[in-house]
Amino acid sequence: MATNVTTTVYRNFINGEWQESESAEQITVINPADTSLPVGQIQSSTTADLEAAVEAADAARKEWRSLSGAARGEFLYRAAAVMEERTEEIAATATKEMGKTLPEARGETQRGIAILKYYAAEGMRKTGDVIPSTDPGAFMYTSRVPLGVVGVIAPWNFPVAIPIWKIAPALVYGNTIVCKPASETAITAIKIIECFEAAGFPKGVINLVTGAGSVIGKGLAEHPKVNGITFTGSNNVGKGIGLAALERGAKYQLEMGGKNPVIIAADADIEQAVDATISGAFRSTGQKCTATSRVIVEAPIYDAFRDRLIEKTKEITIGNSLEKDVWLGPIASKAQLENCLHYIQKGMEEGAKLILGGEQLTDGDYAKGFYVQPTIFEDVTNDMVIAQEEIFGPVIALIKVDSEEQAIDVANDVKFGLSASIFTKNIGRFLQFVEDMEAGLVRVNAESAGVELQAPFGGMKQSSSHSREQGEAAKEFFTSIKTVFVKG
Ligand SMILES: NC(=O)c1ccc[n+]([C@@H]2O[C@H](COP(=O)([O-])OP(=O)(O)OC[C@H]3O[C@@H](n4cnc5c(N)ncnc54)[C@H](O)[C@@H]3O)[C@@H](O)[C@H]2O)c1
Ligand SMILES: O=CCCC(=O)C(=O)O
Repeated sequence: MATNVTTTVYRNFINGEWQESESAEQITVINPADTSLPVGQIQSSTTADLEAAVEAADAARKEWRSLSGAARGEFLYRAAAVMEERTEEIAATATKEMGKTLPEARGETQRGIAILKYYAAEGMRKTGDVIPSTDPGAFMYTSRVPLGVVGVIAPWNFPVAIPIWKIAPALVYGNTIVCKPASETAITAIKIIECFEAAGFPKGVINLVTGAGSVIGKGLAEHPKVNGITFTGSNNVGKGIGLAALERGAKYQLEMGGKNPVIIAADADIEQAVDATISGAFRSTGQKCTATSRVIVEAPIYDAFRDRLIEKTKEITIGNSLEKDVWLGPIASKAQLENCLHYIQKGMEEGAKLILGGEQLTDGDYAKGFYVQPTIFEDVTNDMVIAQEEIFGPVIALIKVDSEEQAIDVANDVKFGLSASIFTKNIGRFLQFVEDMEAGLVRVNAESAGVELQAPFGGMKQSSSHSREQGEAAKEFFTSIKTVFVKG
């Protein structure tokens, strides 16, 4: 670990003020590209800090919900304007904290700004319908009301887009929030909250508390004054949050893991399919929930596709994500690196054939961080662990199939259902794929990753608690519908 390196100490944001934890303890946020250069220190908060944040959010509820949606939206427009001025700083912070390349981080920051503007405009949309009563003397309509205090628990892999795609709709629909970011990317979250602070949100409407998920995240899930929990992260953690919320009748939203397939049909455009597979599997070092991890290839095209995939994967440049020509950055943490290496070892043990990569990089500057080669296995059967479990790293499992029917059966034969794609020129084939594929996001002649902010996003099966985020769909989680009947 670094010694004699002075780093900034960042604080919690509670009731409109930046505050140190009552624990007086901090967590060091490391840079996975170079662990000798820590990014900063964040608060190792306690349940007392969380209690103060929830009380502040609860106290701010009445005033915030009394504003019109349009008025609340104006605060989001102002936050977007501040974020625009700080794009480069926020993007560089995200890259330093979790290792995605600077262009990816910049694009994600711009996406976060666009999400803020989208939900600012949502404040002007209708919030109900007039429904004719069977009683001619009565007036019946629906209205939407905020949940109250919403707990936001976010992962580290999209440190800008995911917190914002939760916080923005929560706020515009009239909720107050307590955000618990992943510790790995908490400084990026803090800089985003600074933009909200600069926008002039009333004190208590937005609160941020950093610290251990098992303390702060768990505390949010269990807190009696937290009316809704929106969580994105792993299945193991998500299930615990869902059970805790269910136990006390709180509303919860869980978006979790994936094991996303791409089907390469015999008539696919090989160059297009190879480029999209590399992007879908290895961009962000394979750390997207929508990342491609299973590549299901029909026999007639298999050898040509595999050989081209290997050839183009070898061209990938690996290094420090802040450097201009780097395509693949480090894995986000030591734990994630060890997890990835474990699955590579498992793949070899269970009989898959390693045809590219598979090694941690430790020479020269690589020794300063958590670097692994992009890795490709073939001779994978779908019952193997590397075909069933989420690895969340740059690892592809190639699966050869003999028919269209076998391809979709293999694609669906996992507990997850987040995203999936197919490469074919046959209209009937892709329409059948869209119909049969058990995934919340299905894409044709495009990589499995690629979420657009204006469309609903979420998983099927064990990838989700089956609500949807983003677009107009977010309204369903962050509000409750009231049906109103009025008699003269
Ligand atoms: N479906 C999606 O939209 C989506 C998007 C991004 C990431 N993910 C998934 O997230 C995972 C990677 O993210 P991660 O490593 O941050 O996940 P994680 O589950 O380890 O952590 C997610 C968040 O939960 C907190 N947490 C940890 N333990 C907790 C507990 N006991 N109670 C409450 N909160 C707790 C963490 O501090 C973090 O803020 C992958 O499985 C990925 O597929 C899913
Ligand atoms: O990590 C999950 C989010 C995926 C995403 O935003 C994308 O694929 O663009």
